[in-house]
Amino acid sequence: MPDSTAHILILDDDADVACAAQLLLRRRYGKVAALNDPAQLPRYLQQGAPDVVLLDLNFTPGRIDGGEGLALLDLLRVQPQPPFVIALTAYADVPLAVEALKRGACDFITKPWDNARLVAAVDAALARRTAPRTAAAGATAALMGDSPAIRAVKTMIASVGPTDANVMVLGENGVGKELVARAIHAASRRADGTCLAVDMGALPESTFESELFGHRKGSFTDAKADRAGRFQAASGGTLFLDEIGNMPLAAQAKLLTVLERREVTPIGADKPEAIDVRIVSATNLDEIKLFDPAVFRPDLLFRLNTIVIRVPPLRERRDDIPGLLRHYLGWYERQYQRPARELDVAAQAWLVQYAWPGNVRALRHACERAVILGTSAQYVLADFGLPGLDASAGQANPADLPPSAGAVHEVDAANAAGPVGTGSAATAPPLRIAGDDLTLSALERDAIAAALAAANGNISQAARTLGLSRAALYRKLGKHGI
Ligand SMILES: Nc1ncnc2c1ncn2[C@@H]1O[C@H](COP(=O)(O)OP(=O)(O)OP(=O)(O)O)[C@@H](O)[C@H]1O
Repeated sequence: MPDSTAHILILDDDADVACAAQLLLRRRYGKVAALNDPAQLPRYLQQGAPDVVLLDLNFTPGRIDGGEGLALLDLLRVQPQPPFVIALTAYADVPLAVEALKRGACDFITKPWDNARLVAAVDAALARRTAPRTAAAGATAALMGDSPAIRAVKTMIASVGPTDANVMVLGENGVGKELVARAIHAASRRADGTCLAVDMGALPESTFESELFGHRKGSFTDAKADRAGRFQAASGGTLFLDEIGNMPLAAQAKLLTVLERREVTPIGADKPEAIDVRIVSATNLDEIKLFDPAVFRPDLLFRLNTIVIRVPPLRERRDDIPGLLRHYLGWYERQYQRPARELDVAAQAWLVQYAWPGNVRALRHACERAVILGTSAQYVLADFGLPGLDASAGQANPADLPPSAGAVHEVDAANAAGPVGTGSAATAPPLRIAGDDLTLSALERDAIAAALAAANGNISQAARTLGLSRAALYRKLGKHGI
């Protein structure tokens, strides 16, 4: 709907793209501005608060990991009046768009866009202006599942949410720890404030204090202006300290001091500032490691784990799998405007029995792949591209599926067939497993698998070994179906 009061900002380094969007949107909305240089954004935000930002995720030519765009998204989300952000991505970069949604974007559009779709997305974002502010974090999916295990988690959230107690969320990668943290925030008295996530494993030691506690202008060479740290940005809300198990001991000591005193001193400041945040932390470390003083300081653990919530792996709550499959297949059908399709019954039986080493995140990626690549009238097993699901085991029943899909093999989707019962397995050739595949993609996949194995499945550590951000590694895991 045309809206003369709406303020839209387009952030794209490609002046032609920005100009095209500007021309289109100017016909409908009151103020439509465009910036080609992200460095101009902070100044722009000081002068006014856009309602909707169209954000290109890749600025510098040649940089395709989306790191810059995601950093800008974080900046936009901590504004006093955060805009609704629509991420702009290249068609092939859907995992990046998904990451943007996870980090708070309300929608994404792939380039080149369809004008009607772009306008519809902006209209939908503007319609949400009237919704309560907490909906701005909109992409936070509800914690789905009705298994006894997940019901127990939801009961815990409902009872600890309203207290201000620090909560530690434990569980393997991809089980939904961040969703739990956000649900705790949503159930708390701080729900109108920000829920700010910080990946503690990814903060370099050199910038740890400045990132968390802030700095004063001139306190070091790059400190061109005062900067609030994450503790201040989350004031009145919840600070979600993710991957705390990966923090170096020196950083743990600094964090402990802050939590004990409930105040932070920005670098270069002469006096401390009181903090008002609730801390929810998470780690995928198993509890034996977490209780090892050589890995984690017991006094810090004691501060953080007033309440512990354990989120079980998906293989221990298989009852949730059919609902999650339906949810994410439907979600991606809507995202990609694909027709709704049923899931083949036999394929579902396999998927329920699968070990899901990457938990719900892997299930979500598999559904996205199925929606994009599936061509049959129904979704069949091969559409999900799951490593370890070897259809040559055509005689096998679902219980024979491997307990873990740790071995990484490339499967030839063209040759892939569903399990017995799909009607095609009996005649289709088995999946091809590439043993001597020397394509770049295969080498990348092998390097990732090796780094993960060396890091015992620890994503942050593997990302560091590979020289990638965690987000970039997750995208590659999705791409390779690991
Ligand atoms: N119960 C659930 N219902 C719906 N979606 C879920 C559920 N659990 C997880 N997901 C989805 O799976 C993905 C991973 O979830 P999340 O990031 O919360 O996991 P995590 O345990 O924090 O992972 P990591 O340890 O790797 O950071 C997200 O896309 C999330 O929306």
